[in-house]
Amino acid sequence: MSARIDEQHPLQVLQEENFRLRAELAALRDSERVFHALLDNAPVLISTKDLRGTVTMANRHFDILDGYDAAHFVGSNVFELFPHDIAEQLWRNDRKAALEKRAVHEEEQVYHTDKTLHTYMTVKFPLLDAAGEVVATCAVSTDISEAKAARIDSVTDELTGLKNRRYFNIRFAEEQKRAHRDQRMLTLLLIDVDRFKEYNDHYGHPQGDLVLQTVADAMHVTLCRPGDLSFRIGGDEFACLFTSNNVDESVALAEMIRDYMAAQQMPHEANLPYGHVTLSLGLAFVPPDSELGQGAIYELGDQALYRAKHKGRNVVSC
Ligand SMILES: Nc1nc2c(ncn2[C@@H]2O[C@H](COP(=O)(O)OP(=O)(O)OP(=O)(O)O)[C@@H](O)[C@H]2O)c(=O)[nH]1
Repeated sequence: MSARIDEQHPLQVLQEENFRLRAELAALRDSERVFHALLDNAPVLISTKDLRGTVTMANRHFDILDGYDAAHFVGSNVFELFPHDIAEQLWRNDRKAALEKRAVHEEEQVYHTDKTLHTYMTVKFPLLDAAGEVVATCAVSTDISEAKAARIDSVTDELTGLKNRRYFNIRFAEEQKRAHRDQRMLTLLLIDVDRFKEYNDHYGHPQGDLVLQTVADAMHVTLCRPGDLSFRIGGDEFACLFTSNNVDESVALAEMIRDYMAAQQMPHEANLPYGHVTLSLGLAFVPPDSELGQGAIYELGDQALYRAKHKGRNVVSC
């Protein structure tokens, strides 16, 4: 084999090397064309930045962004291109990817040409040189605004803006786990409007809707700590999940909701002896190490609510 190569004329060797390099160049150009076609047609934002935040490459999809200017985008710094709060958020994620030398997945928000704010799921990852040093970052961003809105719609009650029963079922187990982890007592509070059927019959459905919205207000006003969750789980049935330090604290919160509603003095002739709209509330307490499942805990809350109704309504029961 080596004998044959030794016999080759130097010119022939050069010619073969030339052919090989030309073929490699043609292959590189082909792959470059594919690369640019991908960049130009991908319905996602793809860009690279140097370690000072200057954009070094951006694909055509960027023309969807408000204020985008193809002539000046590449070569400008992220803080020159975007409003300060947006630039800060974008640059923070680039820095994280570069410093931690790993892909970072974050939601980011930017304005489109129609001035609407869009949410993107962005993956940012470091670009390394031959020695393994980070020299730039690359960002690939997909618009998730519609999917996010649809997801929120699917778990939101249209009338009150509270989360619905579907979300209640999703969150219940998560909240129980969280309470266990934090060694806090979880409270399930069930709320029901008193004699609501009669209210609707007497005052009409639209007025009934107003009552339901007022219940949501009462829950918002009272349970406003981060982590407090409020749901409309049926027609006139509502639920709250929250952690507290003890039973008295939970009862006090439930009483505040009851009192807020009563204080609105919404006339309800059939709801005697009160004469205005009232609520019945049932509490179930879940100690951090409770073995009870969602069904059993809900049952406890429901029984407490039943007792509240039987004690004369406008009552909080445990
Ligand atoms: N206005 C309005 N009414 C609704 C809605 N969803 C359910 N309802 C009504 O809510 C009422 C629920 O009544 P019930 O569950 O029978 O109980 P109640 O009359 O509140 O009686 P107690 O709970 O025993 O005090 C029914 O008349 C439903 O038609 C809604 O979105 N809007």
